[in-house]
Amino acid sequence: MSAAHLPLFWVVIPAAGIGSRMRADRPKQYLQLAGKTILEHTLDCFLGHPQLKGLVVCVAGDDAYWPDLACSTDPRVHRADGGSERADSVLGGLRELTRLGASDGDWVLVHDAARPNLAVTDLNHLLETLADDPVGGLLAVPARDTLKRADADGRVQETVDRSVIWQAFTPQMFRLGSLREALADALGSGVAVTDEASALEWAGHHPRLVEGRADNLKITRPEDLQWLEQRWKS
Ligand SMILES: Nc1ccn([C@@H]2O[C@H](COP(=O)(O)OP(=O)(O)OP(=O)(O)O)[C@@H](O)[C@H]2O)c(=O)n1
Ligand SMILES: C[C@](O)(CO)[C@H](O)COP(=O)(O)O
Repeated sequence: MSAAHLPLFWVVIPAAGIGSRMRADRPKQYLQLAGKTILEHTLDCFLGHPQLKGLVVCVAGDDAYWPDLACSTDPRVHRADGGSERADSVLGGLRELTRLGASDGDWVLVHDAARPNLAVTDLNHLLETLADDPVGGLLAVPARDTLKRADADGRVQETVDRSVIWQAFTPQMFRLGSLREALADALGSGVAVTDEASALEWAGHHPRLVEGRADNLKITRPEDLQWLEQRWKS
């Protein structure tokens, strides 16, 4: 099915983390998966989309790996300096989009470099669902397991009602101006922002949850990469 009916969009890829939980010899976004780096797989999903306007990759100032990737010379791909936290990196990427001439009313999708298994069907479902949404939203997965709230000692305090609990994934899709300002305001107020939606929530909005595939996982620990390697081999 053609994608021409879907909205045009920009992308920001936070890729400036060190991957400490991965315990690898390099930042996890540069680990190999099926012959390419995790970051290259992540970018491929967007670089192959006809509605992409441009893409900013936020990398650490001392990142020596990025210039070696072929995609770093793609004219649609731009580099921005990452920051100390993921949210700082994202804000730097949003400000770079504005510098590049993106309009405040343009859609921007923020997607973790560490999520290389995003399905194009999920990307298109997100774009179609939110094309006319007044706020924006995110790919997410309803909780599947029984969930417990614990105390500091790891003792169960209660079983949470999982019918209203979702896991937030990425891409997260918002208008450039509202996301950039909400993120800047939240960070300026010392609010802990672990995803883009929480900045919009802090600003009083209610982003839409768009159900996606559970295998759009974030490569966080060694077993995550092992699982995906096996999955892609089969
Ligand atoms: N200062 C930071 C921290 C993280 N990220 C990016 O945000 C995404 C999700 O973060 P996470 O999975 O936590 O990556 P790391 O911070 O690298 O992992 P860790 O917490 O294990 O160090 C990753 O693509 C990571 O590169 C970023 O751009 N800037
Ligand atoms: C943005 C995110 O992937 C949504 O689940 C998550 O918040 C990133 O958290 P991290 O600790 O920076 O990996």
